[in-house]
Amino acid sequence: MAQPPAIMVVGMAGSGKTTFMQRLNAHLHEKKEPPYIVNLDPAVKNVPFDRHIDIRDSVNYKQVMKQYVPSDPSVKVRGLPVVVRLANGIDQVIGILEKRAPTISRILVDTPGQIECFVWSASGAIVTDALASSFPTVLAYVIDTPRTTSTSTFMSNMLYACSILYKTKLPMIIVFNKTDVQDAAFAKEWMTDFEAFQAALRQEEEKEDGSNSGYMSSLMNSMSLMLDEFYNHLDVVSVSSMTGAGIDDFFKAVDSKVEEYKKDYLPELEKARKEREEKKKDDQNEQLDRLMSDMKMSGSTSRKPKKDVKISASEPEIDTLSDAADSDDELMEGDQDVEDNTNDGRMGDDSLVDRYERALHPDGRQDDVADESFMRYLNAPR
Ligand SMILES: Nc1nc2c(ncn2[C@@H]2O[C@H](COP(=O)(O)OP(=O)(O)OP(=O)(O)O)[C@@H](O)[C@H]2O)c(=O)[nH]1
Repeated sequence: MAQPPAIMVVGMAGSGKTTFMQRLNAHLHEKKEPPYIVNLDPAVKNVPFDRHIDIRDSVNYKQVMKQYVPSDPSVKVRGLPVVVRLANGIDQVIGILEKRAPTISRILVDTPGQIECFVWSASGAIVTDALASSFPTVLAYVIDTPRTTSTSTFMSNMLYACSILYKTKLPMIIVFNKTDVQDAAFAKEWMTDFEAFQAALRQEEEKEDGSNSGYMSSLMNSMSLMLDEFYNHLDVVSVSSMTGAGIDDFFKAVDSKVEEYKKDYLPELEKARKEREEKKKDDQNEQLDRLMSDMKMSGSTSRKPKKDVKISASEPEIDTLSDAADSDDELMEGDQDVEDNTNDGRMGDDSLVDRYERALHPDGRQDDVADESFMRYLNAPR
């Protein structure tokens, strides 16, 4: 039976992610196609809809923050320890989702407001990879349209979306939200007509008191040229989470992105999984060979086990999301502190360490998940 699509809602703080989730939920309930809801935002105060899995049940946000946030005020990655906990518990989440899959139409995933922690940490990558390996996963990047009417805010939003697309390589839909307040026609035009964007830039330059320097507009000019290619990979919809306008269009866009996932992403994912399994088998055989030759060499002399090699009985077992991650000293890209997470023995075919390694070495990861549609584009000879 086909797996239900997972819609992962991302976007800057205040863009309306939670309200958008609430609208999607109401819409699907109305159609008698209730979704399965996962809240991965530990800091959200009120979740205005029933959720089936809620990270807040397992993570005491305030406590984690107290425990892990360094006193140095310059350290701004406050959401990071929570994302590490998510990564360590993601297999349980996937396990539950897989059990429920036959009875649900869609999975809706709300992500932490601190988007950079989620998208750019190794743990965030583990969460998205795990989800995308099990379900057709689509990213919905929510934009606060009324706050995007200036060329510079529009550009920074697009650059952010672009960087997320490059990082996750998952099919993405741009959702211009709050269109009850501000029509998104201007933004769609800027995305399809380069000259219209240039004209808006010029207009802003004339209006400005000089703060929008020539340097700034020339920078944005060049960036918009670069982004032109990126726009081709996106579906764009305008919605109002308040009124419900445009939600049908959004679900149509999801259907088309799911097809893209099946056509381009899934085969590559399966290929990568097979390669990993084969490599694992080779490694096991190699280890077995080594063990055999070791035994031959040692002959009849019995070896006493080294005292300090015993497996500590006090090592905490990972049973639930809440006691999952005590080794949270993470882990933006580049950190290597994964030794404590050697677990794994849970579901899935690789350990958390393997996954961290892949997440931390994007080049390796490209080999693994090479070629999905966006990758194909990236690697295509030009
Ligand atoms: N007018 C209007 N307001 C909206 C819409 N969607 C969201 N809002 C408002 O925007 C504000 C932020 O919405 P949230 O859903 O909390 O945004 P969020 O992205 O989840 O915020 P974080 O959890 O901080 O990242 C709230 O005041 C919402 O009522 C919309 O479609 N129209």
